[in-house]
Amino acid sequence: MSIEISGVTKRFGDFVALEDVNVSLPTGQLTALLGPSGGGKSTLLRIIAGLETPDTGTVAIEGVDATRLPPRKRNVGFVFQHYAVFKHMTVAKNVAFGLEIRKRPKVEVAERVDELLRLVHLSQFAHRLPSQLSGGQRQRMALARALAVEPTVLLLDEPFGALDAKVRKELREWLRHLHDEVPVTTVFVTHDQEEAMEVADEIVVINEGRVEQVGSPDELYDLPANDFVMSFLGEVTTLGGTQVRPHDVDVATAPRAAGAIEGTIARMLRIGFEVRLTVLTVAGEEVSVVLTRTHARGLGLEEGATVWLTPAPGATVVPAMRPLAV
Ligand SMILES: Nc1ncnc2c1ncn2[C@@H]1O[C@H](COP(=O)(O)OP(=O)(O)OP(=O)(O)O)[C@@H](O)[C@H]1O
Repeated sequence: MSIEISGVTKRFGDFVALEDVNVSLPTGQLTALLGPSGGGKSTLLRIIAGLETPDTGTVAIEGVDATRLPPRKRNVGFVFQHYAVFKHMTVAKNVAFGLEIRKRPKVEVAERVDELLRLVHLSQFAHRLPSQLSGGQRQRMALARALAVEPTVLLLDEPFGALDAKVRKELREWLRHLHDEVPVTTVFVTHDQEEAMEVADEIVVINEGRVEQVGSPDELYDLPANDFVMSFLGEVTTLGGTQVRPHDVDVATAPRAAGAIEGTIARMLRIGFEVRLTVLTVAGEEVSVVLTRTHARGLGLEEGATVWLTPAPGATVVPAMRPLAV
């Protein structure tokens, strides 16, 4: 295990930002810390970096107790949302900075900078100033700079947070490829579940200072530990007092299945290849259902029609507002 966080608690005055956090982050893996704003993700990342000290608990990096080590002795690379660049230095100089202050030989620095700029697809911009780059290019430069000194651990705090949706999506794919090429143990803070699902090998869901669940994107989506994780990782609806994903609700036009819940289609929206229904049940629940256009057409669905709903076989069903025993 590369990073072992054991029993970490952090308070700011009376406020408990992290409470008894225990997580193991394996070497070479890309882990996302995912959760709502204020949940404690950045605090945990800053504790790993050594920028904050936990009140209790320990942090070990590659078997070494790093709890009291200053940041510069931890060999971590760090990239923030708004990355501080040296504005008067070229892209190449920015990337070279960490190596130059470590007094590495000039030839070695030049070779390493070339290699890194190639890796982040910025070779042709080596002699530009950071102000002449786009936001996405600047964050790629920031990553090259963080990687230059060959960190044991790379820590990224919402590195693409300030960029527009399209650039964010491109950078996500790019980060995944970069990680496959240079498999440095990477911890990535995000509040965007799609970003975490797309990029991470493993996701740590953090809410109100506690770890709700740790698992692969598939595990969290298919086997959420509780209703919080389920609703944070995808759309949910309530059916008969339980939570289920809208595409996991089976619709029938006759009461065939035992326990099927009767309702009326109050609204029917066609969006691309999907049809989205709002069904008002006889018990007064509003259930969202998503099905394909072909399926909806096959059933002959229309607004005002009576339907019977059941969770699809194999659907993830979680009791609303109660943790699921796993
Ligand atoms: N230095 C500090 N002093 C006081 N409170 C702090 C400090 N740093 C963080 N907090 C509080 O701790 C809580 C967790 O903050 P943190 O930045 O870790 O959350 P986060 O999950 O990263 O949220 P976001 O996605 O908004 O960055 C917040 O309520 C925040 O206000």
